[in-house]
Amino acid sequence: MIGRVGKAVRKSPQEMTLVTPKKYPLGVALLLWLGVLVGRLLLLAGRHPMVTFVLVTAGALWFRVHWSAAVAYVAVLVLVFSGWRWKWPQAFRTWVGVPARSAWRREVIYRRHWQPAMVLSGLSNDFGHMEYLPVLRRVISDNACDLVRVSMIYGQTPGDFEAAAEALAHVFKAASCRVVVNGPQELTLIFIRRDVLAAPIPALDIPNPPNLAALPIGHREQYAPPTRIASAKTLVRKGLRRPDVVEVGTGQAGRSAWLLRLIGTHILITGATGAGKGSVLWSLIRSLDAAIRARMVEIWAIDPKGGMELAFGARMFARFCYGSDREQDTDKKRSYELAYAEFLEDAVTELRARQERLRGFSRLHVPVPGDPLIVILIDELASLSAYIVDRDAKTRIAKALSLILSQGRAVGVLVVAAVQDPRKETVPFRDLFPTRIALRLTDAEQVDLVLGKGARDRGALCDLLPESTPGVGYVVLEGVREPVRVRAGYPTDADIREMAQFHGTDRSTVAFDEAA
Ligand SMILES: Nc1ncnc2c1ncn2[C@@H]1O[C@H](COP(=O)(O)OP(=O)(O)OP(=O)(O)O)[C@@H](O)[C@H]1O
Repeated sequence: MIGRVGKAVRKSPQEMTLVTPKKYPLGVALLLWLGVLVGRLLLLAGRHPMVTFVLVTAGALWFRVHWSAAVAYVAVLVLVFSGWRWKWPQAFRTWVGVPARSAWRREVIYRRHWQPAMVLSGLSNDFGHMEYLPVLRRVISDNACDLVRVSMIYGQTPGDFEAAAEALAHVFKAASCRVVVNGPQELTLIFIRRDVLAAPIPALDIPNPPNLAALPIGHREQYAPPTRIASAKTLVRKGLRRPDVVEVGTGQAGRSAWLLRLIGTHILITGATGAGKGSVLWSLIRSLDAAIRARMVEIWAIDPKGGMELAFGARMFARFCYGSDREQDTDKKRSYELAYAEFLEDAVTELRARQERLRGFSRLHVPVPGDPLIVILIDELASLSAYIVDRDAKTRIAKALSLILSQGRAVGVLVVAAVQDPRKETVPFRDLFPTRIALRLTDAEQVDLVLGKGARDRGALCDLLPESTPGVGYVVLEGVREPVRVRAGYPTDADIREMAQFHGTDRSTVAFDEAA
């Protein structure tokens, strides 16, 4: 389908074959202009039958009865709608607020500026003497964003819109613009006017029982049902509304729960210093609280930053090992590193034992009380790879880690690691982590290293995330082409202490300072 012709433009005097007002006498040109105006008004009236009905009725009362009848009629309507809004705000938003706002913004913001916006952003194309524009279809406006459905013209790809997204955001005065592909030749431009993840999210409720395939970590942006946009009315009518998703069109910010799969995967959390990696780690630990108590999950934690990040919740860990990567005394540093190696080799021993046990019986370990899922939690992975000084420890750690990362998923020995610098020189095992989370990063190239090729072009602007919103990042979700923006909940030190106090102390903690 070819996009609608926006306007025939003159390319050069010789090429111009299309009608221009100059060729007509003034009277005919005026008549033509009037015809177009009336046509547009009729189209507008047809698009908004309710508004047309109210205006026509008020006009009829004014001219046929008395002006006071028209004023009374409008006053009654205002009263009825105010009452509706006061008593049933959600229904009012769905049936009146959002449709009215959508219609207004479609006509006043988008239709009015559509042609110059498309032309100047390089999204129009010439064919013959005609200029073709992408077609503006439906607009749904919420208080946080506008979803603008667009049909592309022949030869266009979503990449063209992604390249123009920043320019479009400026044209339509939005904070940012995302591109979501709906299907062949059709996409949705999401113009975000208000950041729904701007405010910190307090620690989430502890799920009990937890679903290890969908652990609540925080919130994610969700501006539309995954495949197509539909108004709240349509969703209600078709019974499509999902209770866990707040769709655009309900008048509330478009966000839903950010659920993370743990079982069957390894997770890498990347982010510059202060990006909020700790909050992702602690939100994950918090979501596992009930499973740890039920002895279905064991956390083996390594904190090479002197225990600063994880020591608060040491009671929750089956094994806890900490050391300081800033240690000046080389012998002491070596002893830490050898202990990390031993720690990981113990996990390998467990992995081997499980392989023996499960061989021929099952291809996937199912955690049960007493035969738990082992989660190896590493706060700064680079301290176990790039920053190691002891050669022997380095080789042993690399061997153990690559073995766990390549064979651990099936037998329930998983790694969850945080790292500041995601480059291969720092984390040679990066590609062995199937699940990756990118928080604020220091430069644009790092985004594709973490989330995969083209992720930044598709909207994962991790390098542009402000320092003022720690815990915000992007993830790539199964079946969703565009990276999704997320924010982790923030368990405070008090939340962590409160959670940890109910756990036992029968763990093995290697406190190197004491050992030394
Ligand atoms: N999800 C969040 N919501 C709100 N504030 C947060 C969140 N996560 C972290 N913060 C704030 O940001 C600060 C830095 O966070 P955090 O220590 O987790 O960063 P980090 O990525 O682990 O940094 P580093 O690598 O230097 O340890 C925290 O002290 C906290 O005040």
